[in-house]
Amino acid sequence: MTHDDLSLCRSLLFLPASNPRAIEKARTLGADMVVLDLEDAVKPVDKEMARTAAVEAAARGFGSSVTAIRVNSPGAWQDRDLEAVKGSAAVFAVVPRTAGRDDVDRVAAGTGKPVLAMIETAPGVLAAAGIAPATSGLIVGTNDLGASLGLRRGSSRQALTTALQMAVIAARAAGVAVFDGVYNKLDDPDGFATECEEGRLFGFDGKSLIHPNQIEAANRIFSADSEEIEAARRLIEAATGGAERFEGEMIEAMHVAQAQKLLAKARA
Ligand SMILES: CC(C)(COP(=O)(O)OP(=O)(O)OC[C@H]1O[C@@H](n2cnc3c(N)ncnc32)[C@H](O)[C@@H]1OP(=O)(O)O)[C@@H](O)C(=O)NCCC(=O)NCCSC(=O)C[C@H](O)C(=O)O
Ligand SMILES: [Mg+2]
Repeated sequence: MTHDDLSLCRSLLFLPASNPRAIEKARTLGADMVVLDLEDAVKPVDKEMARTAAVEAAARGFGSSVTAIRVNSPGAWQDRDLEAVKGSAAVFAVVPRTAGRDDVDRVAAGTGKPVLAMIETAPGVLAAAGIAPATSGLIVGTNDLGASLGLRRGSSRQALTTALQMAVIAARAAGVAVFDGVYNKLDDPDGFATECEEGRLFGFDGKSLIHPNQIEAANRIFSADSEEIEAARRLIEAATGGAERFEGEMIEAMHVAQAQKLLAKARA
């Protein structure tokens, strides 16, 4: 998966690069992307070991899942992360707590990899329009974002609506992919599915995940279903140009373009 087809990525499974069992398991799970985390999921005492493990894991690969490595924020850990990612087989570098374009440029220059930038602070949300063009995509970090906005842990997503929309708008304006944040409740499949549906309605291409039991639903919900595919086919066949009636609704050229895009994505 390259910069160009990143919008096909429906599931980004994060795992601590310090956890060998999770690394092994991720090889069998069918997430579209595996993000080996060197940042918040890794204890300070494990940072060096995690970096080495991430490089080794990327070298072995994750089958059909694309490999990304999330580096630490600027500082001594990040300096060593950049060097390691540069020599690794990871396809993407992920930048945490991106506050501005400089954060992306530093990681891109230090790793030589295309970058996914995490929007997870108030300054990051406000700078997203300037950050997105330097990236292959944006990932919203809803845990850090909630903390940055002063929300209580467990607050409803309603309080994040504007930030989520600003990330989607910034990514679309730059023509790059955009991914929703994680769902922390590990044993709540219904709540997780509802949040995936909401993310899709908001315009996200896919969702960040933290557990194997979230992959199937994310892959399903962020794919077009057979009903949508059939409706898109009918719309394209019926459209003759300009404003016209289609199955009780007005359609115009942009609806044809949307339907074509949906079919192209479904084919891919
Ligand atoms: C959250 C967890 C610590 C829960 O761990 P645990 O209770 O041990 O899980 P299970 O016992 O249910 O695990 C069952 C098996 O599945 C494997 N497993 C678990 N999680 C993963 C995973 N993410 N990838 C691959 N495999 C996984 C276990 O190893 C078990 O395997 P086995 O023993 O062989 O059967 C844990 O799920 C976890 O660490 N999740 C990822 C945490 C993480 O990466 N966090 C950083 C990103 S989240 C974030 O904060 C985004 C952003 O920055 C923000 O601010 O929002
Ligand atoms: Mg975070």
